[in-house]
Amino acid sequence: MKLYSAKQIYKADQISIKKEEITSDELMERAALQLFNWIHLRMQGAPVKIHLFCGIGNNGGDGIALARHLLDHGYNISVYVINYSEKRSKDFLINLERLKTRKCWPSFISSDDELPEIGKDDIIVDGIFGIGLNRTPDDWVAKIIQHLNKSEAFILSIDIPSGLFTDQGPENLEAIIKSNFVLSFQTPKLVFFLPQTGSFIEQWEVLDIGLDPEYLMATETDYELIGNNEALSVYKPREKYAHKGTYGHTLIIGGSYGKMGAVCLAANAALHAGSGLVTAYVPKIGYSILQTSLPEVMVLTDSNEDLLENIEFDFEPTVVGIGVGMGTNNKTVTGFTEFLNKNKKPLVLDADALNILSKNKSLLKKLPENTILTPHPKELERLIGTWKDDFEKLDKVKKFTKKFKCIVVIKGAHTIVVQIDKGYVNTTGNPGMATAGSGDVLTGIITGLRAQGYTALDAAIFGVYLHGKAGDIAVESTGYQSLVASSLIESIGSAYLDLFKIPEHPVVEESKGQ
Ligand SMILES: NC(=O)C1=CN([C@@H]2O[C@H](COP(=O)(O)OP(=O)(O)OC[C@H]3O[C@@H](n4cnc5c(N)ncnc54)[C@H](O)[C@@H]3O)[C@@H](O)[C@H]2O)[C@@H](O)CC1
Ligand SMILES: Nc1ncnc2c1ncn2[C@@H]1O[C@H](COP(=O)(O)OP(=O)(O)O)[C@@H](O)[C@H]1O
Ligand SMILES: [K+]
Repeated sequence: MKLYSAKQIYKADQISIKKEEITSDELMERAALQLFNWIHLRMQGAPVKIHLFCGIGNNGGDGIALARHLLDHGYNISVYVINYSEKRSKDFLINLERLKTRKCWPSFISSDDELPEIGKDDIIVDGIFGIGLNRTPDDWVAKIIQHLNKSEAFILSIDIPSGLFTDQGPENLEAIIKSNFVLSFQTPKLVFFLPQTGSFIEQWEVLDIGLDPEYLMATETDYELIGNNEALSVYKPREKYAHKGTYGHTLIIGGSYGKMGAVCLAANAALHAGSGLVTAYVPKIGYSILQTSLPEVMVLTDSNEDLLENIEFDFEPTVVGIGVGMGTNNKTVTGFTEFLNKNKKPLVLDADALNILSKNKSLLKKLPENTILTPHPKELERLIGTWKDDFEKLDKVKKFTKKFKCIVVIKGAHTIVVQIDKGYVNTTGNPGMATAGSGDVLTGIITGLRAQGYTALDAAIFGVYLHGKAGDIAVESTGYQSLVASSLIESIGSAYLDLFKIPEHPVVEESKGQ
């Protein structure tokens, strides 16, 4: 699913109005009706107090139009206009007039006015700012936003939580609505999935207001949301006459004294992802550990007992996943450098391989094209330096992938796979996965997919999706706290099967509640 920018949404808006020969007010009415139907279906006329806070632009217009429908159906509403500008939009004014003809007079709130009392069992509709926000709200508006956030009432935001920019990082975190639910028109917004801003949204759902499908289809976006449909579209089915050689030979290189578990996890995950053969290359100390715990995995050992020093092997793997549990001892740095000098195979780099690269940036030039790097936030910072906000981080990563012709998997709650100008935002996974070794499992899955002939980009995107889905399935039986990396591996099979599940309800684009 594409994630459109504000500019693209405005364009879709104009094209739809022109093509369908409708007015912008009719489009707003469509949006308001969708909002109303969503609420009415759930509330069934319940007399709960609904406070509608509206701005003076089209987001406010949506709120005012929604207020009319709620009023017509007997809901218990209060309407407030946050009067932050004299430049009221045309459709806001049209809808304000319509509301007034029903003898409903909103309270206009300006800078020094007292704020209304809100009960914690009330509902707030947030229509203060939409995608038109172009500067941080004034302090007095930020105070209103804080007042709403503190009320403990359920906050339903129209399109986007007010105060959140659509395509740039936040400036004042105190001036953003914390939404319990966002009804977002046509497309969720990228900021719903970024670590700095995602926490302002508990749940979201898309309302289809029928913007021109032709324009939406033809428009390329900088970011895409990866759900079941996208994952299924890259999935490679197995062939009847296939043999284990068809599905590649994964080599996992890593481990050091006390950190052999990381290699076990990655190698086992590569097997469960479907790699035909898996070999682990470890220090001598790891030999019995691996042979005992993973009978399906072949083991090669380094000349060094406790760490990797001379990475040498005499077979041709399809792909190499390197770095897990490897450590950054000087001898390992030398061994790793020599390995990179010789290596021609596709690579997946994680953990200490990334840490070594960060300290020896000249090695980056030695990576084969389309190497996949899987940093967690700290590893990423070591690689690209600090960032002021998530947008700067994404820009820096894009530049990095362009410069070194690689793919970066920015791990997090919503992992984003970045290649040159494009980012793929994952939708699976849960906080139970914030546990030791879950990154090692991801490395194994991605490497195992690459072995089976997935392109580097598909392996990264699909691997991240499967990993998160395995976590979502595992957590159903373990709970968040008890989810451990091994249970992710056990659920990879179910994650594959889940790709083909027919949804019980017609598919609506929405976040999953937790
Ligand atoms: N195509 C669509 O998706 C549709 C969008 N609609 C609604 O229209 C919204 C966008 O409306 P607008 O473009 O009118 O913008 P907003 O309603 O988001 O903001 C209103 C205006 O306030 C001004 N402004 C921005 N930041 C400010 C600040 N910090 N302090 C004071 N003033 C500020 C801007 O001039 C802006 O146009 C969407 O979010 C959505 O709710 C709907 O009406 C239906 C159609
Ligand atoms: N809150 C979360 N929601 C979803 N996925 C998460 C969350 N926290 C961590 N993960 C996932 O778990 C993995 C953790 O990787 P990493 O930090 O490298 O762990 P480790 O080094 O212990 O193996 C990543 O794939 C990340 O996306
Ligand atoms: K809003």
